[in-house]
Amino acid sequence: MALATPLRHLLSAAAQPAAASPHDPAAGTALTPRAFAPHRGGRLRSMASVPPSPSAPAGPARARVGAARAAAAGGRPTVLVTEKLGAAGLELLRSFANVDCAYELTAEELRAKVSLVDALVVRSATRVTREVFEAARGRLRVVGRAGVGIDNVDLQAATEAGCLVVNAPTANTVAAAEHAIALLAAMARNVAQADASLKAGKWQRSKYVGVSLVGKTLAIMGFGKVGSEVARRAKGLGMDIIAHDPYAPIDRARAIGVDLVSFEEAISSADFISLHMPLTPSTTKLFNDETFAKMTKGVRIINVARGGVVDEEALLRALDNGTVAQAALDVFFEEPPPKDSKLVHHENVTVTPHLGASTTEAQEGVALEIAEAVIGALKGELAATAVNAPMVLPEVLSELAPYVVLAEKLGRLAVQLVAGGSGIKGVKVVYSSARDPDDLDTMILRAMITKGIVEPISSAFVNIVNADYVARQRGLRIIEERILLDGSPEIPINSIQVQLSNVESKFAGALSDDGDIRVEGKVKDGAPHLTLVGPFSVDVSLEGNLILCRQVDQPGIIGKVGSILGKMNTNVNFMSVGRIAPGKQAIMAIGVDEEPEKEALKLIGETPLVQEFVFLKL
Ligand SMILES: NC(=O)C1=CN([C@@H]2O[C@H](COP(=O)(O)OP(=O)(O)OC[C@H]3O[C@@H](n4cnc5c(N)ncnc54)[C@H](O)[C@@H]3O)[C@@H](O)[C@H]2O)C=CC1
Ligand SMILES: O=C(O)C(=O)COP(=O)(O)O
Repeated sequence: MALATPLRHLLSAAAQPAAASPHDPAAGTALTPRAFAPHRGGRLRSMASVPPSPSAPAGPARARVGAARAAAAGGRPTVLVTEKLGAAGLELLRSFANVDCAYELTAEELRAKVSLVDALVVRSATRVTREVFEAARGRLRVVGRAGVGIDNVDLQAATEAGCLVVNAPTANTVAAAEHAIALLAAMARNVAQADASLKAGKWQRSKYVGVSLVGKTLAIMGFGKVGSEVARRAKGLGMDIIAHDPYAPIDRARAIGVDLVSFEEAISSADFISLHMPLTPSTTKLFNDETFAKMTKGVRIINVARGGVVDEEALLRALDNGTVAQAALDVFFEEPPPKDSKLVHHENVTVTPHLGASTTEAQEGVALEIAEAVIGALKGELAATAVNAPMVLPEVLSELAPYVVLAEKLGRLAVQLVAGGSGIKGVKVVYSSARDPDDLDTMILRAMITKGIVEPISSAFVNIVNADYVARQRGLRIIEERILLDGSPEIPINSIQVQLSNVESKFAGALSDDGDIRVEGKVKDGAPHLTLVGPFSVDVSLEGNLILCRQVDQPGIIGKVGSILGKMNTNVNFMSVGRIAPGKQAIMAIGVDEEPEKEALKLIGETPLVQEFVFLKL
């Protein structure tokens, strides 16, 4: 989806908590149910954008990252493609970026190249490890996996590096399902073995008597996209289908006429077992001595998922002792498997070299799907297929866009009010809104506040992919609260307040009665405004930079400060005074386009009756 420029720009700076791979619900911690949500109505998109924050502060690491990203943003980006990709996809990539196709790179060669590129496109053979992300030195913004399985990409390292990972989850589904059916039939009828025998000059009709499929029970382990397509096809062959998938919706199974059963029931009652789950920590070697022992004697197994879900030595033992009559394997723990692999050479095993996705049609589709996703991500658009960023509906995002800017600015302001040395741990964000809390997803706002707080005080690059991770690393605890207002729910948010607790402030005027640093803002006419500092109400547009002065409310003081700035050639774009009561404490919030000369700030500080002042960069 092409976004209007301003929104794209916001997205560039956006920060959002990372989600774990949707492929491992059991892995738990960071996973959001939204990551699994099927695309309903309007397409669910994940928030993902990567270009540089316009307000990134300086620092050695940041300078390096910023320079690399800025260099990339200035000209055409560079995309490294390390495995063969369909021609149309390559062409699309070339229309947008410089494309370097370099196949069969060693790990060392990949590390050397990756710091020179903005995006990397791989299939299953390239291992995108933590070392690869480290070697990228902040330039790599997106990894595109031209296929489904992302077990070859270190998602945690990608997230930590703020690098978006996108995949192409749909274009090879049918190809993989067809390959599973091809292996199922070939195995049952000994096609590969008989073919080899005939070509070796033999005519062994009685040796290669097969088994029929009709009426047999097929257990599908992993009832996702491929699993359900296999089920549909196997039904057409007259097989009874059961499936095991702890996370699959019952309705989807019912619609295809498949019973979802427990793992034990599936493996103990099937004649054929076809594996279609992802490789994750919880599925690694799920099929092992113990589970083979529970299977019906003479079961036949097909694996078009990942070699790692099977303990290959245990499978070999099960084949040798007859528990497993036959296996058909497209995938292996190590690819390619060792030349002398006993499994590959076993007479009851049919093998193919990871060909599940390898049809002309699937490869063209996958290449186009990934090229579109990578280009979109490089442009800072939303990515529908991000695997390490959460999903946000585009319409939700466009509605919240001005609040996204406000949230980051409030975070930046609040952190700059903290006196040096005091560590921020507790952040409270209070949203006032007339909208039902269930209709207001503040995840992106929370992430932007994190970005605003973290970036000015660190060399971390924070974006939507790594904001949550960065906050956790720093022990930053962000609590969100809602104040439900009466009024029109049309406006999503009335105000956002950011409170930093247990810190000292360099500007006492920003402290609330509870001793927290407190700033609040609103969106007015689409622009972010600061509306509260500590106990003082102000109204200043949040653009450029800001000077806050605290004084005793008195005639003439505004003119004095204004004339100092005027004399020093500093353009004042906005000014607002907030006071508790006439003649009492007041603060002046002055918006200035550029950073005033040191001398001007010194003179403001020396102005009689100015009790304190602070200069803040927005
Ligand atoms: N051999 C090849 O060339 C290809 C292999 N694949 C592999 O096939 C597998 C499935 O791909 P898709 O169907 O597209 O993915 P998918 O994400 O649509 O489906 C995977 C399903 O596995 C389920 N699952 C997760 N943990 C499970 C567990 N412990 N037990 C049972 N089910 C579990 C998930 O809930 C999900 O429904 C992946 O491993 C993928 O990498 C996919 C395409 C081509
Ligand atoms: O999409 C998948 O998960 C696959 O296994 C396909 O792998 P490939 O892109 O053919 O190396």
